Amino acid sequence: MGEELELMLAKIIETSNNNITITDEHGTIVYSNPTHWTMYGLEADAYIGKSVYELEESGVLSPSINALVLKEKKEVQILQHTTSGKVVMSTGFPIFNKEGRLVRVVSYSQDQTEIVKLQKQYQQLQSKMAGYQTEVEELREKEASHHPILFRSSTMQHIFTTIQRVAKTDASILFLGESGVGKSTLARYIHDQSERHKEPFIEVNCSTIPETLFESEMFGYEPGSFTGAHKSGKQGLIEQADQGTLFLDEIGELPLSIQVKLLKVLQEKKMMRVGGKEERHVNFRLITATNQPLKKMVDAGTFRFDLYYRLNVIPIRIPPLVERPDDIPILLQHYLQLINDKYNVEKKLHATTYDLLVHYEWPGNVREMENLLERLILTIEDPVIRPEHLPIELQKTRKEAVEYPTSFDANREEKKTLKETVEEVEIEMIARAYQQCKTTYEMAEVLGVSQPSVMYKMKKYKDRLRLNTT
Ligand SMILES: Nc1ncnc2c1ncn2[C@@H]1O[C@H](COP(=O)(O)OP(=O)(O)OP(=O)(O)O)[C@@H](O)[C@H]1O
Repeated sequence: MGEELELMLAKIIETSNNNITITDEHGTIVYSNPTHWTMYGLEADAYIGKSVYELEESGVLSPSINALVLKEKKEVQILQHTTSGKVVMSTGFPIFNKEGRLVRVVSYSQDQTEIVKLQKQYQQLQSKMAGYQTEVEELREKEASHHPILFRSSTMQHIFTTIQRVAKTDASILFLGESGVGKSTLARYIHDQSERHKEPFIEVNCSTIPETLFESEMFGYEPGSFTGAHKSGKQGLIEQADQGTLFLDEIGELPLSIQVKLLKVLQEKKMMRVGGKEERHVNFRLITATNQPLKKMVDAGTFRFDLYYRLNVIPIRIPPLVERPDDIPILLQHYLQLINDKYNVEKKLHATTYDLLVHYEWPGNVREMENLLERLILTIEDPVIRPEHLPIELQKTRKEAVEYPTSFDANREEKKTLKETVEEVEIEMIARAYQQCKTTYEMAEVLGVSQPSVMYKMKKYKDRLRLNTT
């Protein structure tokens, strides 16, 4: 039986996927399967009869798991980094005889290099996933807001990141920027993302309130406080915004007399209605916006400097569209679709019209774009909006648009043949038409060519057309 057992053990050790080493109480190897010693960077050899202490001393094993078990007299597990760059997990345990004397140490080692590598890759994937997760959440938040906030430019991405960071705080925000750039939309977005989103969002356009009515509108009034006042009195806009957000648009139009009162409310978080005797506590987050140079108004004495510094905690300038042309295509597509849906029509932009719109400076920014598209969709009978349908100021950009399409680099052009240039223009126009059309027939209409011609060109350029088919 003893011999049989030994043969069995020898077979098990030999065929095992692990490197198994058995030593006696002196550290001399009595059994081993040297095939696996390659993981230590050693040629397969007979190690039986060698001392683990000697192997340790010569640097073959550093440290030797069996030597460690002999020292500790208990199970030991270690991770070894071998000279050949492998990572080996070794486990060793002692075997005691009936008298409790340690007689053998058995150890088995497994090459973990691949597992460690996979683990690292897994961790990298996980951190990538976390990044994507954040991106998805950002997109969801963007969509969940009242109006989607669309952009492609890095400038707006930067602003959007800042807005998301400050939305959850109570800090006052001052939006600066031309009319129609999206200040009100972003103010509303901040409210929707804040802890106050279930409370009111009160938007006040300071330029539309006559100076004489400002105080009663903002602070409300008690019954019978002035002629023409409502009998039961009235809650002012500040009180309405209690617990929520007060958004004062066109803050530069706030009369000086109201500026003083607003500053007091901001400092004391208390206010009094017109004709009232008791102060009321108010708690609101303030967001303001202006297209006026507020700092210059402070210097000129038409805006209080102390109020300016209160409002200017986080100033955010929204650049006009002319400074972020990368945002124009996505906004055009969005509003074209939105207005088409609103009027249940399917108007398309002729490729040149699209070019002209992309090159236009949009002095009235996104609002102007929205209004123009709505007007065009409602007033043009043709299914395709052609360049001649555009207002004259837009047609002025026509020459440049045709001569210098967006993707062209004037310097590069010189080195190109006419054929190459024509092909580039064709590719660009086909790609744009593809984006806004559902069928090749519609594309033909937009491009002003026949449908077979569209099919032919799409086939011809199929490798160079980067069509977004998702
Ligand atoms: N990034 C954007 N994505 C989608 N729509 C936008 C974007 N920016 C602005 N808009 C739209 O443009 C229109 C004008 O925006 P908004 O009223 O927010 O501009 P504003 O800067 O507050 O203008 P004003 O100073 O005249 O009040 C709105 O219909 C708004 O939804």
